[in-house]
Amino acid sequence: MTENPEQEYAAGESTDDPTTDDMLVETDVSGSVASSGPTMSANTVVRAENVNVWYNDEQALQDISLEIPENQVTAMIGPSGCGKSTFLRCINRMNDLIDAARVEGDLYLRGKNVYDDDVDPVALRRRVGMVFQSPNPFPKSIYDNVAYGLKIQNKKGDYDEIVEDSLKRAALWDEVKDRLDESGLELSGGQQQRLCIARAIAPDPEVILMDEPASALDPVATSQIEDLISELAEEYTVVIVTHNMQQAARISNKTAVFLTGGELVEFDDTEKIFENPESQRVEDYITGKFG
Ligand SMILES: Nc1ncnc2c1ncn2[C@@H]1O[C@H](COP(=O)(O)OP(=O)(O)OP(=O)(O)O)[C@@H](O)[C@H]1O
Repeated sequence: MTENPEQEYAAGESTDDPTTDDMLVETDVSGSVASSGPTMSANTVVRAENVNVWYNDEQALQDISLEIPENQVTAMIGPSGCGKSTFLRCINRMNDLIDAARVEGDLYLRGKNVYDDDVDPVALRRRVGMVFQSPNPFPKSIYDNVAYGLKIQNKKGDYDEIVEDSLKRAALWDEVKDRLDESGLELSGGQQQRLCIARAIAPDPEVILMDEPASALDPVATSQIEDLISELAEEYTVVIVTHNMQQAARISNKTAVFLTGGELVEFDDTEKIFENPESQRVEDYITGKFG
């Protein structure tokens, strides 16, 4: 594992050779080779097919198959250690940064298998942004936190405009517009997390992965993040891991229930999962009988 994969990832940096980024961004993962993948529903952005993951000899995910729809919030719930974060990290190949991890199976982003040899994980992560559990702004100004990913990608464009737009989309602009030069570390926890969301959306990804993005926040900041997630889904496909079942019920359209052993037990509309699940094990889990 790298020294700090979260920071490394968030910056869009990687030990991988970045020189091939454009190839993937502009061709493969953008979907122009969609015909090479399986047939997917028109609104499917991510499709997992028989995904298995091991950490050394321990299997963390078993044969996961599911389709994540566009412009919706898809929640991953389940007890601790059931593989939710591992699945999230399959989507942007962040498990590549964990030496012990081995992924088998197919995972398509708009019809392109992200595990194909010609896919550059660095470029993939620009299409699939990520927000982590603990807010992790860089020790830089608010402006530079948002612009950092653009700078290291040598992305063209009006940075002032992109920074402002990203902060607006992250519902933070009004609170920081007069202090863009101040350190991101001086913000409150909830503001820091919204700054991280602004940083994730500045490169204009298609998918945003969120790994328990509100679990370190107080109830007011949590509620702001939840409102924001629902708004983001109008433009982005959001996949969120949460321990908080009420949160999944409040903000997601689809819910995947993982249970111990890395098994995906049920995946359906959120309402169905919470009101009338097919599986007794899912019902037991959501009614608090275990987990
Ligand atoms: N870097 C790692 N090295 C070895 N094993 C790992 C690693 N990361 C996760 N695991 C193991 O894989 C399994 C799934 O972990 P994962 O973090 O994906 O579960 P989770 O459902 O997200 O858990 P939590 O809700 O507690 O965050 C667990 O048994 C965990 O111990």
